Amino acid sequence: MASVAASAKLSSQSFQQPFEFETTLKVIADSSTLKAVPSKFNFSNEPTAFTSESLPIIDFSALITSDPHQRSKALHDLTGACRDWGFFILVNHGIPESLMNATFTAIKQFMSLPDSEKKQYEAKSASDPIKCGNFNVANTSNQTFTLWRDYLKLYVHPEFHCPQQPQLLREVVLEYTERTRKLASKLTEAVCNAFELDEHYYVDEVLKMGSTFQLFAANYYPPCPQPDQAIGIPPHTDHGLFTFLIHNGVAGLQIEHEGKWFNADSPQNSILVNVADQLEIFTNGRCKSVMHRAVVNSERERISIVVANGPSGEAVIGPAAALVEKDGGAMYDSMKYEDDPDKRSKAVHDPKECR
Ligand SMILES: O=C(O)CCC(=O)C(=O)O
Ligand SMILES: [Fe+2]
Repeated sequence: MASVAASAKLSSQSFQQPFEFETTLKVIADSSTLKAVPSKFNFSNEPTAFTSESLPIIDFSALITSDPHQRSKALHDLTGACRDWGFFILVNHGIPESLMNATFTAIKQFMSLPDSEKKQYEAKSASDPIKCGNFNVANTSNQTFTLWRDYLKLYVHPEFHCPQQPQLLREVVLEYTERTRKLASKLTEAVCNAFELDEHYYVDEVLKMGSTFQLFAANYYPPCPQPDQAIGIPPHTDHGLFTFLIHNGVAGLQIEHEGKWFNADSPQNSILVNVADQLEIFTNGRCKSVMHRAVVNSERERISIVVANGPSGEAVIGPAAALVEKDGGAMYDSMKYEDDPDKRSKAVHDPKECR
């Protein structure tokens, strides 16, 4: 069993340079002669992990009900999940299963386009609003290796960007991201309520959720002939407030909990939600943005669809003033969300400094 401490750790998603787009992994992996992981993908890891009984389950309908008892229990469960696991399974969220399925269909169609078509979206810089390919990643010993993953990343709010092909893509991404944006906003309001923060002031004026920065990402992990010799995404935390993840029923997401790796399983039609860095910062450490990684398998292709919901790019994110007052100090620095993405990740103060 790999201990978390022994794995190569990359704090936050700052591992996206340099870019490359020689051949998509799909084309390499589809080759029937592929029996071993080509050396550029070599990343020695231990993909096995514990299986938890269940991640916390949060019923979205109970968070917005008018029944005060039910609502207060749901808020209590939500903050417990954000504190103890940093991950939870969201059910009764109101997003139709047919929309989720259509989104997977559109992503499969995109991933199956010829490389010549996809090459127009080859990433040239981190701020390109549409980009696809696969990454070279620096690990802790400064070696570079390529992830066992093809990706498509789109900036979808406040401006919406999407490839023209396949035709289905634009329609489903637009609807799915609009719906998840509303959910993320409601979850942020719920967190404010739970910590007795003035919801309107913090959600509208501090986080400026009306112009939330939202990113849509699709990860395609083809079967890998040697799953312990490659990795889909190495350990990292996410930027933003809440990340939403759905997958095609194939396991692969693992999360750090109490110093060990756990498989994160989630029932069909649910959404896996995790606390991201800016929510940890905003709540002065009450909610935890935890390390997670995507491992690969030799049997089945895996697709995950991820929506990262941030505050506005214009928002200056630091611990909420009311919480700093309660806690006697700020555990984190403040910074504008759109400033250098490499520095966005949580920089934790020594707790002693603020007590
Ligand atoms: O594919 C997965 O399960 C993990 C994806 C992820 O962590 C990410 O895109 O940030
Ligand atoms: Fe992630």
